[in-house]
Amino acid sequence: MKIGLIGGGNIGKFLLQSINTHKLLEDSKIIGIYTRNPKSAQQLAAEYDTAVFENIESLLQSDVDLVVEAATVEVVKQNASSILSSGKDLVLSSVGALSDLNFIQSLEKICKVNGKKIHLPSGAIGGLDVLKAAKSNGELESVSIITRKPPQALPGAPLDKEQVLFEGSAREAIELFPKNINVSIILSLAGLGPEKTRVKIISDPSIKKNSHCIEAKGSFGDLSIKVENDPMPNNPKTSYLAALSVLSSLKNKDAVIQVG
Ligand SMILES: NC(=O)C1=CN([C@@H]2O[C@H](COP(=O)(O)OP(=O)(O)OC[C@H]3O[C@@H](n4cnc5c(N)ncnc54)[C@H](O)[C@@H]3O)[C@@H](O)[C@H]2O)C=CC1
Ligand SMILES: O=C([O-])CC(=O)C(=O)O
Repeated sequence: MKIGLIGGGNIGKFLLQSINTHKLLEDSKIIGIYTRNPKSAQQLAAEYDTAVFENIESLLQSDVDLVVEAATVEVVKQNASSILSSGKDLVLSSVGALSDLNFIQSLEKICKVNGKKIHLPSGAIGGLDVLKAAKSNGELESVSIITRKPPQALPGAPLDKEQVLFEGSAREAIELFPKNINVSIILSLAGLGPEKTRVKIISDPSIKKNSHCIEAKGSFGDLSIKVENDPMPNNPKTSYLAALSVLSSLKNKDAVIQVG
């Protein structure tokens, strides 16, 4: 599989290391990278034996089979349609871009016309399998997530005291914190949608890990799950698990036996 990568930050670099250096994905290679800063793209290309795409157009015209996005919500909003229309599958890190039902439906149409797929990794959380099963008979009643991060990982957080920065729906949460709460949108997509998924974001100076507590209720019973994530070494905002989940999506996307 020939992969094109957008974004060369934490997740992008992890994928370059895992796929091009450590060869963790059989018969696959990241053959080119596009990122905002051309200098850093050149450095990454030299370090990880890949090419540089000067812009999105050259990525679209290339022969990559699949594009992995590891950039921003805005990049997905602006480019997902043209990537799929150009005949490439898409794996997203910035799943927060899919908070709008109309946007999802328009992408779905493009996928069907072009025979392409969008893969959404579970990111920095778990429990999506439970929500999908629980809603299959329409009897999932409530879903909530409490995200607790150190202040360095959150914009506008005080360094000296614990503070609730946000409480509301997943739709509002991703508008206000597009780099911090993608997890609430993948949770919404598996469960009750962005309006009905309740979100609380807490800045906590006493912790080093990013934790996500998910609770759900329905005819199946109750779910309560807590993920305590180590951050990526160079970016406290992003949990290591988020990067691992993108690699895992790539590993499993064509598996003949699907788990979960
Ligand atoms: N689904 C989930 O659970 C999680 C999702 N994320 C999201 O994944 C994405 C990537 O995360 P990180 O690698 O930690 O971010 P990062 O900030 O370390 O790297 C982002 C990269 O995107 C590039 N970029 C920014 N704007 C761009 C543009 N307009 N065009 C091309 N490249 C552009 C930057 O230059 C940088 O190389 C972010 O949107 C982040 O919020 C992060 C953690 C968890
Ligand atoms: O990495 C995390 O713990 C969660 C995160 O940043 C996001 O969902 O955007």
